[in-house]
Amino acid sequence: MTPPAHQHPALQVTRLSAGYPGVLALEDVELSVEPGHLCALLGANGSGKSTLFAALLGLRRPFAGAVSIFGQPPSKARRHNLVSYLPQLDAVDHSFPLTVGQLVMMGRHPHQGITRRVRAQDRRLVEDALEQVDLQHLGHRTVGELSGGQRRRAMLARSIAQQAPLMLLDEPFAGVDRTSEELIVSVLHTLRDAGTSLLVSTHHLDGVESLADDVVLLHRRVLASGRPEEVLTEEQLAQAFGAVLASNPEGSR
Ligand SMILES: Nc1ncnc2c1ncn2[C@@H]1O[C@H](COP(=O)(O)OP(=O)(O)OP(=O)(O)O)[C@@H](O)[C@H]1O
Repeated sequence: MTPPAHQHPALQVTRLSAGYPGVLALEDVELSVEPGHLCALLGANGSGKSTLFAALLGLRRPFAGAVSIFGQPPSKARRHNLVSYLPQLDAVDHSFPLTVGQLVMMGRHPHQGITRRVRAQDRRLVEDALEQVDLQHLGHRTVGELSGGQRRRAMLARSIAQQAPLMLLDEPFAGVDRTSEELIVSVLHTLRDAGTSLLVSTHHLDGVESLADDVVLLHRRVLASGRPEEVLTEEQLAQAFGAVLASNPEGSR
């Protein structure tokens, strides 16, 4: 389904509180991602980034507040393939004997209906996605045979093949080497420049300015949001990262 152009933000989160029994992981979170923008969600470990993604996808019911994806609630947005999701590294079991090509084809499932009939277009889009992440030569390998950076790129290719207009990426740079990181940044910029909206979580500080159009600084609440140069001030980063930053001023890579 093509999103209605410019009628709604790609993502709008309003006064969202969420968490677990006895844990308020997110409190009164407000954020939006404009169509065609790449927004970085920046926060230390435990700041609530993964909980936010779960709430955005409708996988964790909020205590309060609302999520809207191109004007739709999360469950409807997922049904209409308006949103894709790259989970955190440790949320994925790579011991399953799946080839890279099969993994990326999973991105096409929302387009294939219950019969999962693979059409020529699906194969072409899987090949395109593999090429974008420079894995076109590894489609027949099993995912378990890949390096950490290659696995992350294969997962990204799955999201790309899904062709959703909003992409949620939870720590796409975790566990990747510098070469894979540069490639992933370049792929994300190409997607953004083609009109895709992206929310990308990271706890890496360096490089955020050149990665993102907008930054949201999260620490249970939104501490700051806006253009990178407005948000990435020493004072605000100290609030979000506290001790981590003081002990490693170059960031937490
Ligand atoms: N299943 C759970 N049950 C109880 N508390 C949880 C659960 N998952 C996360 N939390 C708590 O919720 C808070 C936010 O965690 P969350 O995983 O969303 O943060 P994060 O920014 O994604 O961190 P990380 O990058 O380390 O995963 C933390 O205090 C965490 O301990």
